[in-house]
Amino acid sequence: MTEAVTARNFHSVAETGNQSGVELSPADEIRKAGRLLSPAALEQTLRTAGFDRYHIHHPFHKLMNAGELTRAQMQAWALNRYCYQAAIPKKDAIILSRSEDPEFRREWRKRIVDHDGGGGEEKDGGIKRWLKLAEGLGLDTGMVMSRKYALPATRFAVQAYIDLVSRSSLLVAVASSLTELFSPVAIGERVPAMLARYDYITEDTLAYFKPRLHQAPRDAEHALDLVTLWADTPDKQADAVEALFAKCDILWAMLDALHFAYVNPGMIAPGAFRPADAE
Ligand SMILES: O=C(O)c1cc(C(=O)O)c2c(n1)C(=O)C(=O)c1cc(C(=O)O)[nH]c1-2
Repeated sequence: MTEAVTARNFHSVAETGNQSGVELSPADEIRKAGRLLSPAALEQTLRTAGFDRYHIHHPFHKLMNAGELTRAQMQAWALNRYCYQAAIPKKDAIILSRSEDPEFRREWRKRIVDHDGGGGEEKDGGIKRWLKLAEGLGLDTGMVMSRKYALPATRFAVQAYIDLVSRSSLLVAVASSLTELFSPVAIGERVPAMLARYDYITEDTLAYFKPRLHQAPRDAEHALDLVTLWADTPDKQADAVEALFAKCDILWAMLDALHFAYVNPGMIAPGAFRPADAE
């Protein structure tokens, strides 16, 4: 049993004598130590080190929550994020297809229903509700659904998520969904901030987020139980932490792309959404 590895306690260059000039990540620390963390310590590492890298800290989200984005910038966010939303049930179907366990599949398929709709409470599903959000921001839904006007980096990041769950172990595929541990925090900040700071945004426009507040904790708890059970060697534990980091990178890269294109320096890739297109 070892204590959780956090961004605050992993060894610095000076302490380790590492000549490369970079700190070891918590995943490298686990691999290097070669000692199995307890399930509780692994969970703590995932929660702490994952949250440190979560997109909640990205300047684009900070601007959004501060009420400092223009309507056009909000539109760009919704349009690009649609690509991620639309890919989620596809990546979950890939994960389903990789499991031999009916019990796992029964639990995991709820995620597909949440996004595609069709299940009792969630008749419409998250994708439709995301389109409602885009429409509420003044976008044409056909344009959003075409995905043609998303930034190149958005498409690459979304494809990276699909590739990750297709090519990795099932453990890594499941661990990559663990950013959902933190999404209720992001949503809990975002929704009241948007309602308070953007007068054209209504509760109806933000209907997407409400069911996520109970769906995400249900999904994250299931995934966390599996990851802590399946990661029964130090290498597998490190793989799980790296999977979560890779997913944080995907979310971060999408916001980097938005920031570069629509905030600073404002270089919009050829063919991508231009605010004037929406006027
Ligand atoms: O609003 C957010 O910040 C946010 C973040 C994430 C996430 O952390 O991946 C998801 C969602 N929302 C979300 O709505 C969602 O359905 C979702 C599914 C997944 C996933 O990886 O399976 N992440 C997220």
